[in-house]
Amino acid sequence: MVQPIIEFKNVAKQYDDNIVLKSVDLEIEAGKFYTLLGPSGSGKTTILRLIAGFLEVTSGDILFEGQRINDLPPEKRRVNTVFQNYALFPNMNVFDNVAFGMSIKGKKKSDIKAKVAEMLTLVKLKGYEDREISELSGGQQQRVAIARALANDPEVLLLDEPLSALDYKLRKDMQHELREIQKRLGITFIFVTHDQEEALAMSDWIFVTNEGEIVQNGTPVDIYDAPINHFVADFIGESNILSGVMRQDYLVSFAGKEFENVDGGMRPNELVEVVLRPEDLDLVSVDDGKLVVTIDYQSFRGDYYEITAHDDDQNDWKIQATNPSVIGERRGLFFDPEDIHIMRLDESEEDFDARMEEYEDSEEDV
Ligand SMILES: Nc1ncnc2c1ncn2[C@@H]1O[C@H](COP(=O)(O)OP(=O)(O)OP(=O)(O)O)[C@@H](O)[C@H]1O
Repeated sequence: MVQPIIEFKNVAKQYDDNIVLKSVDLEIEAGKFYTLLGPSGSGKTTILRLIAGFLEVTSGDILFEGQRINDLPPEKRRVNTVFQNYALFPNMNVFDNVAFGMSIKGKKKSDIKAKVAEMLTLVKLKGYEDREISELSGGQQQRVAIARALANDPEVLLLDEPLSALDYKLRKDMQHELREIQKRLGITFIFVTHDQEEALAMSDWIFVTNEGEIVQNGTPVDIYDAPINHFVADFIGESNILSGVMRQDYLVSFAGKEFENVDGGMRPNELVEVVLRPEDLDLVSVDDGKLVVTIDYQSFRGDYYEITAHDDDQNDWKIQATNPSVIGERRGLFFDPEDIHIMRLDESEEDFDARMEEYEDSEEDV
């Protein structure tokens, strides 16, 4: 196993009695693009600031290449941060902003000049050396902030919601460019966002945070296709989440019917939640459907119609369809067994046993 560049071992952070991180374990491998993804207040920035050394842990250890760095000051850590508000020096021009870290370290003028030129080329701002910060657009300021952070040759670049101030188009372009820069330099990026689309598009690996914990981590495809619980299924992408019961392995009941599925390993009679993504659903004739739904609403989304419908069990469904529908019409709903994703509920053994006993009694009564 490769030695992680950064490790958290049971890291907790608390302000008075406010616990903002609960015993977080994580491993970051060198040379990859990681994203911390979660809602506001879930602890993403706290994790980043702990890595940077701007905050101290309440308990647990942070390791860098296997060495404990809990007490190492920020300037001695081989990491740099790009902040959400860029934090550029407004009274200095572009060159001096990018050169700042190297100047205070007393590097040779010729080396500084060469490095600034290299970094400005990397972020596509060659020729902007003499510009004042106030003369730059938001997107250009963002590039200067990235160049400044990279000029110090960090092994890990921390990016705290760096694209949140940019408009949609620019944001998309910058997502692509950041990914390219990371690949070209081959260093580790840890990117914070609450935008799931951005996380899916950019990352090699995602840590999903909620209420001070990492609730799931994996590749974007893992997390999208196999969310671990209701929170992740709901937060990442659009989902239909229904209550279900396992009848046996590979047979699940929801919306008043039984369906074959491919997620094994569940106990018979285990209560579960079932996830079906809108793009995995098709509207067909009533006879060909696995369920029958009534169309309630539709909105045109450019490349598809988002359709809302309900089944005869009164479950609401979101469906992505290529063709428009007629409101009030009854249609068949079709999906493949492999697109049904089953999630365990956190039911304790005791609760499960009690429910099973009740169930068996009721079976005997029949
Ligand atoms: N100095 C502080 N004192 C007390 N509580 C704090 C302090 N800093 C942060 N918190 C709390 O810690 C929790 C986690 O904050 P954090 O900034 O890590 O969340 P986040 O996921 O990055 O959210 P956002 O996307 O809004 O930046 C929040 O509830 C916040 O109020």
